Amino acid sequence: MASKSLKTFTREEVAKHNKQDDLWIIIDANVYDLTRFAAMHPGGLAALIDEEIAGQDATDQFFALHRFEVLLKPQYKRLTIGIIEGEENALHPPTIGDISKIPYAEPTWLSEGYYSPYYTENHRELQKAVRRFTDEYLRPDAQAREEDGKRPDQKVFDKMAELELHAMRMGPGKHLKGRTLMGGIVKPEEFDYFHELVIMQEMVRCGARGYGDGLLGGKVIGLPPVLNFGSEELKARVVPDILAAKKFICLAISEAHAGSDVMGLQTTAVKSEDGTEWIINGSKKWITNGTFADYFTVGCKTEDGFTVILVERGPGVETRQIKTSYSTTAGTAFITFDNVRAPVGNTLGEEGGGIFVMLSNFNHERWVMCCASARAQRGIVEECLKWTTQRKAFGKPLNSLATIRAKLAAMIQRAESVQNWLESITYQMCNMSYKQQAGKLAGQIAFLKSYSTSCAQETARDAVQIFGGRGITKTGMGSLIEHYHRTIPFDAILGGSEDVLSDLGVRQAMRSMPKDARL
Ligand code: HEM
Repeated sequence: MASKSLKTFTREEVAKHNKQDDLWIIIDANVYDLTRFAAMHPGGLAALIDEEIAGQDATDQFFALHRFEVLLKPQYKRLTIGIIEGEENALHPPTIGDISKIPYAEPTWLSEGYYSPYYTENHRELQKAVRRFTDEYLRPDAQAREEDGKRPDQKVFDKMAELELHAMRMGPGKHLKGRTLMGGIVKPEEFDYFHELVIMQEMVRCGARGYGDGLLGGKVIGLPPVLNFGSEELKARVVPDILAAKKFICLAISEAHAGSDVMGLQTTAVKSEDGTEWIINGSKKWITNGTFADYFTVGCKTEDGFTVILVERGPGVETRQIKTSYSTTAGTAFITFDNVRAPVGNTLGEEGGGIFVMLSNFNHERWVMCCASARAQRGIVEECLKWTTQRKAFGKPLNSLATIRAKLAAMIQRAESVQNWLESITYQMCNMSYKQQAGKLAGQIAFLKSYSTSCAQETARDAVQIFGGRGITKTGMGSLIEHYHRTIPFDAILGGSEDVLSDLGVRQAMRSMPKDARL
């Protein structure tokens, strides 16, 4: 942390500066002059002029109360005046691209000395590149956008487009053909679901749930129906601009009237008299990226059932922000369609065949959410392991309490089981056609998502208990825990709520019961 050219001091010299008008302290061998800062210290003056702090080594006390990033902020970094003679920094903040050394903070395949049958050298190379990208570009933008509530910076979208991350997030397929993926690291024909898993799990590390959805979550779920069911003409017209992040798309299915109950939807589409256009009326609610979308993949009631239609923003389309418990960065919208016209050529799949279009979309959407949920809960394990090691209560580190260790054990078990099941399903996806996946994996993926998010909710609850008041405070040591606990219900609801998905899994199993089986 401190540069070699800094002045050196002995501990005895530092100890002489122990008064309010001449106040130095030592943190991790660095010497800080807090004389002018002390009166402005957010933790109060008294904490700093305490006789155990002023002029002393306050490393343990500091890290019990502040995150590392406090010391890295320019306004505080410049309080450093030197380093203790003959000593070096023993503590190191995470740097760009780092793999965490904290046990269980990384999935096994990334942990030193462990093996995996699933990941190749190519997946590893991609992982390194996406981690650097996330640390360098996404994390700073995520923090700034969570503060101001605006959507992710267009520069971030453009950079992602340059690396073809928008295209890769749609999974393997023809849409990757001819593209240079992540600067050429992966060949389009070699890109598989483990590559996609790596991208999801790295990006979610930016630790901002609303921002994560703002990073074109709407495209991840709204574009597949166009790619899989749109006409060639429609695809040629809309897909290139969407994958270049020049235009935005969202999936507009749920309504105030019906969420998980897709058959209960009330938005209607009727044909114009000359039969060339759909006329759409109704409303949609909780639509991710809806506030800034140019295209809407809309589920509509039609004469012969349910039909999915691509609607372009234009006369009669209105979107307004819904205030949810995560940030407005996600652009969550309430949308009204008032006699909105869309060409009949914008129909996705068969007229009346919308249920099939939607159901085949769900598997991928839910699997993507499982990737994110598995990785995000692991991040909470890391926070809790660090905190319980560095935080002392009743004179001992928190992790010396058996009740705390029991909570850590449960968290770790949940994170590991979710990741391992996810990898097993991903392996099946790599070896099955899209159609086979729909038949064989709908139940498994539904179960995994419901299991993963219930694990995540328990982990969020345990983490708040471990962090105490800090787990409900937006700044400081527990900021990530507070954020996670507040936003975890999104995972448990979006893409199908836990109860609905568990039931779906059992119903799929019931359908596959052999007729001749008896106890
Ligand atoms: C370079 C030295 C220090 C800097 C730049 C600094 C800065 C800060 C900042 C920015 C906060 C607000 C924390 C947040 O909400 O993120 C804070 C809080 C606090 N600081 Fe410091 N601090 C320093 C040293 C110390 C030391 C040595 C102590 C002594 C124990 C201390 C005690 C506290 C306390 C008690 C709080 C309130 C924590 C809470 O609300 O949970 N600080 N400090």
